Amino acid sequence: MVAIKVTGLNKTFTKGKKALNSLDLQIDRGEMVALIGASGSGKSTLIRHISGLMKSDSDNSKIEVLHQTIQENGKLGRGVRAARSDVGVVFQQFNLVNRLSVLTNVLVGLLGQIPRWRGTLGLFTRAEKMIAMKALARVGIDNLAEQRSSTLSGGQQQRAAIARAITQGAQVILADEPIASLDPSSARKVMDTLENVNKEDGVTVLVSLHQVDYALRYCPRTIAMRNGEIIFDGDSKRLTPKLLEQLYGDDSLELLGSKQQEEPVVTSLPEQAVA
Ligand SMILES: Nc1ncnc2c1ncn2[C@@H]1O[C@H](COP(=O)(O)OP(=O)(O)OP(=O)(O)O)[C@@H](O)[C@H]1O
Repeated sequence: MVAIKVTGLNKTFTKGKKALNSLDLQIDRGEMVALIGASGSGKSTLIRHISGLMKSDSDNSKIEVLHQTIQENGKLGRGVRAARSDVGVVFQQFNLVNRLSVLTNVLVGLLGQIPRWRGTLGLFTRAEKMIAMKALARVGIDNLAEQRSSTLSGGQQQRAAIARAITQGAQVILADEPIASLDPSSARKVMDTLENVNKEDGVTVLVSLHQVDYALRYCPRTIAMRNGEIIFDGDSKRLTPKLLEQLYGDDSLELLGSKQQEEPVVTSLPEQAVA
C-alpha cells in the first residue's frame, strides 16, 4: 500500500527559480526513507508540502498520504484535517511548548481525538495519560514526564516529539532534520527511536538528514535532492563517497560532514609544536 504519493510538485518562492521542480515520488507503507541534500536543496520545503503546511504552485500536482488528498493543484484537499491526524511531524527545533510539562506536550497528540473543550482546558483522562506515559517510556524519557519541556536537552525534546506522534497514533512520521543540532550520541538515540517505531509499529518514516552516514545506517532507501529535483532514489548502500561526489561535486563534503566530526581532529600535538 502506498503511504506517500507526490505527483508533479512545483514550488516557486522567487520568480524564475523553482524550489521544487516537477517532483514525483512514492513511498510505500512501512518504509524508512532518508531525504538528503545540501543546504537549500528543498528538503524542508518538500516535507512542509507533504504535511500540508505549505501549498504548491497552482499547476497540475497532487500529494496524497495514505490515499487521502493533502493538496491538489495548489489547494488543500477536503480531507486534509483527517489526513493530518495520521501524520506526525518532527521539526529540527521548537517542537514543544516550553512552559508546559513534557507529559502535556505528549498529550497534545490526542487533541484531534477528544472533545475540543477538554483539549482547551487540558483535561485528560487517566487512560489518556497512561497512553502518553507509555509512549514516553517507549522513547526512554518517562522519568522526565513532569518536567517543564524547556528543561529538556535537544535530543530529549526530539524524543518527546516522537512520543507525541506515537500518542497521536500517527501512521506516517515526517521528520525534518531532527538530528541537525544534536551531538552524535543524542542523534543516534533519536534515530534509534525512529527506527524502533518503524520496525515495531510499521510506521512509515521519511526523515531529512544532512549527513549521509545516518542515512546509510538507518534507512534502506535514500532520496537525494539537488536544486529542488530528485537526483537519486534507491538503495542507500549505493551512495558511496564517489557517487556523492558525482551527484554533488564539492557539496558532497557537506553531506559527509558528520563522519568527519566523529573522527578525532587532533590526536596528539606534533613534536615541533611542543615548546
Ligand atoms: N519561505 C521561503 N521564502 C523564500 N524562499 C524560500 C522559503 N523557504 C525556502 N526557500 C528557498 O527554497 C529553497 C529550498 O529551501 P529548503 O529550506 O527547502 O532547503 P533544505 O534542503 O531544507 O535546506 P537546509 O538543509 O538548509 O534546511 C532555498 O533556495 C530556500 O532559500
